[in-house]
Amino acid sequence: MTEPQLELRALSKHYGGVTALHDTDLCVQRGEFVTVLGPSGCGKSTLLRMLMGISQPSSGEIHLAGARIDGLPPERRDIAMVFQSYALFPHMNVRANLAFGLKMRGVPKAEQDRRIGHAIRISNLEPYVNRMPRDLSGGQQQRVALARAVVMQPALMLYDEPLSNLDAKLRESLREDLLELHRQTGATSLYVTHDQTEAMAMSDRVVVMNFGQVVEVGTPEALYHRPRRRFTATFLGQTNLLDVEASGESAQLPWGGVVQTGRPARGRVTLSARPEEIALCRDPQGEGTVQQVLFQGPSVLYAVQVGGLILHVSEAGTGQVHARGERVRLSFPRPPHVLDEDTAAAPVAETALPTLEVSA
Ligand SMILES: Nc1ncnc2c1ncn2[C@@H]1O[C@H](COP(=O)(O)OP(=O)(O)OP(=O)(O)O)[C@@H](O)[C@H]1O
Repeated sequence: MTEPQLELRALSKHYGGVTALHDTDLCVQRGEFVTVLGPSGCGKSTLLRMLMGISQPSSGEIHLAGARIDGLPPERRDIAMVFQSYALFPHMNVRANLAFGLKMRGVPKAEQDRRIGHAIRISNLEPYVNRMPRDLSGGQQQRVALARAVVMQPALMLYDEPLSNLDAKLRESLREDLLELHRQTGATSLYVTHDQTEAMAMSDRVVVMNFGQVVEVGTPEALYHRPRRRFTATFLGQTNLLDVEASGESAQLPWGGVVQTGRPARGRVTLSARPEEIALCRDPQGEGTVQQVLFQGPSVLYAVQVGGLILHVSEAGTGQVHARGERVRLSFPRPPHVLDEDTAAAPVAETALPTLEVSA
């Protein structure tokens, strides 16, 4: 394993009695795109501020490109940041915005021109080089902000929710632009967001955080299909959690019946079944009743009451098949995933979990 480009060692930040970040270890490899994902207040901004150097850690170390940097002032850290609010210099045109940091660093003029020319090309900003920020749309301003960070060729790119001020359509297209930019520059990137779709779509790895602690780290696919923690299962995408009694490779369902589990387990465990991993079949004798039908375009989401529970079941590409009030039988074509046993009782911010409103 090569030396990581960024390494956090037991990094903590306390504000009086509040622990904003607790004993955090993290390695980001050179060229990797890592997203820090968590709900409001989980410590994302605290982490970014310490990386930038505008806030000091209470304890722990930050290493970048082989050197310890937590004692250095912001201007001596080889880090560029892209902000949610773009933060362009309003009195400078696009080219001057891109040139500013390079001039401050004393980069020779010919090298400045080369880097700016390249950034403008790969960011598709040619038509706007002489425009002032106020004469650009939000999406264009954010592209300038990205290009301004890219020209610095920093050891680390930080992104603080850079797409959250844009409307949904633009967010998607800029997400692709940003990834293309990353592909072309290979910059080591730490991207902070509370948007799980963004985290899953963009990242090599996702760091899931809650209450100032790293809950779990993994590839989007691993975290989605094989989360270890209850919090990850619910924060990254939607899921149905079932507290069951397991024995070997099967478990007793709360409403009766038995289900195969993804791996052997014993005693009280929590199963996670994604809405698309449950199937419905019309059956007057079925254990479930369709309570709500939510058309979602490519799929239909059904809220099904079974016993005292509401489960969410998604069927893709079929249009609406089941009607409100219909009796259905539930099955699990793919064995539900068993969360780590120690996590059934783990402290998680239940209030912070995304819930789907269902009216009975
Ligand atoms: N200067 C401060 N003094 C006291 N507490 C603070 C201070 N700054 C942050 N906190 C607390 O630290 C915790 C983490 O805050 P932080 O701003 O890092 O969260 P966040 O994940 O960035 O949230 P958001 O997404 O809403 O910006 C919160 O409980 C917050 O109230």
